[in-house]
Amino acid sequence: MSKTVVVYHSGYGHTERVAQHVADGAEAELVAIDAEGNLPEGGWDKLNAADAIIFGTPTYMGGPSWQFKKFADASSKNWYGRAWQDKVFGGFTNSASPVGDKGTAMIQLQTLASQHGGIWVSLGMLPANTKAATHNDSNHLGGSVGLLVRSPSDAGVEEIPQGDLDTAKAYGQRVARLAARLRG
Ligand SMILES: Cc1cc2nc3c(=O)[nH]c(=O)nc-3n(C[C@H](O)[C@H](O)[C@H](O)COP(=O)(O)O)c2cc1C
Repeated sequence: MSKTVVVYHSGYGHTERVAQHVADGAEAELVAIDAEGNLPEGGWDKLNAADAIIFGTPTYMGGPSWQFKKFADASSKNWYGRAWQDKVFGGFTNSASPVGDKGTAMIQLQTLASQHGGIWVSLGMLPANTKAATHNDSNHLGGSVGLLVRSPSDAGVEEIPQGDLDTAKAYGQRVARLAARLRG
């Protein structure tokens, strides 16, 4: 059994709900980055002990939130010691617009994992992009690098499209499954 940690920031709860679904699929522990960009007590130890780390952030102004970026910069201490070398990594981002520059935020998560010498897990799912596709279909946003989620700007936390939540759970399962395979 591999150990997976989902480390995420959420300003208003939407990304947190996504994180819960990813963690559900991965049977992972959640570590929340707080409003000041800090981890809770023991958070860094949990990340260091994990086989797989999944990053999560809302897309704010076309990139990760500043709180997530503070966490990313703070991880340079781990980078110096190669503490996360060869771990498995995944990532997700959530924003209001169907596109909304989620892709640039996602690439920053993938780059962060690569800086740490990690093994990145793609979404691994076909897009639902026919005329008949709806928000209830998995991967209706057509992600490939990682998990993309849309929370319309007037949607409450409970109104995140079911297709996105199903995709989140499936992606969590995929990251954990591949981490377990690599662990041997
Ligand atoms: C400061 C700020 C910047 C935002 N920038 C974007 C953006 O670039 N693209 C987009 O689609 N949505 C953007 N949004 C909308 C959020 O991504 C969206 O509301 C998301 O669900 C918030 O997640 P959270 O509740 O976890 O904070 C922005 C919201 C805020 C508060």
